[in-house]
Amino acid sequence: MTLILASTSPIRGTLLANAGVAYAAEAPGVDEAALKTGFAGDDAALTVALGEAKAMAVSTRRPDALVIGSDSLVSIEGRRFDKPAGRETAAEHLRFFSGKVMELTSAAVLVERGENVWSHAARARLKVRPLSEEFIDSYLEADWPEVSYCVGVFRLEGPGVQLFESIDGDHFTILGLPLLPLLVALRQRGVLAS
Ligand SMILES: Nc1nc2c(ncn2[C@@H]2O[C@H](COP(=O)(O)OP(=O)(O)OP(=O)(O)O)[C@@H](O)[C@H]2O)c(=O)[nH]1
Repeated sequence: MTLILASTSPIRGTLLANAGVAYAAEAPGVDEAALKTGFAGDDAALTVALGEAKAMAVSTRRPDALVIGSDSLVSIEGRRFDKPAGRETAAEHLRFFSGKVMELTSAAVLVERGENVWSHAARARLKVRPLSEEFIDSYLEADWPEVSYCVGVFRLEGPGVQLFESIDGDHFTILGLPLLPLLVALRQRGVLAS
């Protein structure tokens, strides 16, 4: 069975490829805004719903395939953050994040022939250190626009690691895909060797 990743996220594809998982990527083409107003206070349910919507959109076009959908979001003190619209918005996000605990939730969903057959959401907590204006400027000078596609305005595998005092949670979940539970599901479905 063909495995499709319904995502435009570069890092999600890299994680699958590095894990040795054969897949094809396809943009989901889903209007996420309508869904993002729901699931107040339940980031796991929202990320699963968004991942499912992305996978469903591709599964409709590709009923022959097993489709992975995924989504990540950041919350701080109940306020949700999307990817920054521009560099100034990114700076505003970083000023707000400074000194606070960021909760990053990522979900993965498997859809087959238009049916959600598996889903998993995981949360990580990242303690952001106090960020000086000088740091915010130099950080964005170095890593913008690379972080423009990243919720939380960071690439943990890049300079983004400098934002944090401590991290509690799964590395892959933070990058955007709960990879280990997904690999279990793919083995259980015979897509990967056990
Ligand atoms: N490289 C990198 N990307 C991150 C990190 N943290 C979050 N992200 C990315 O932030 C993005 C969150 O936005 P989403 O809406 O879930 O996904 P997207 O990038 O819009 O892609 P779609 O799946 O097509 O919607 C994802 O691409 C995540 O991989 C990180 O530490 N490193």
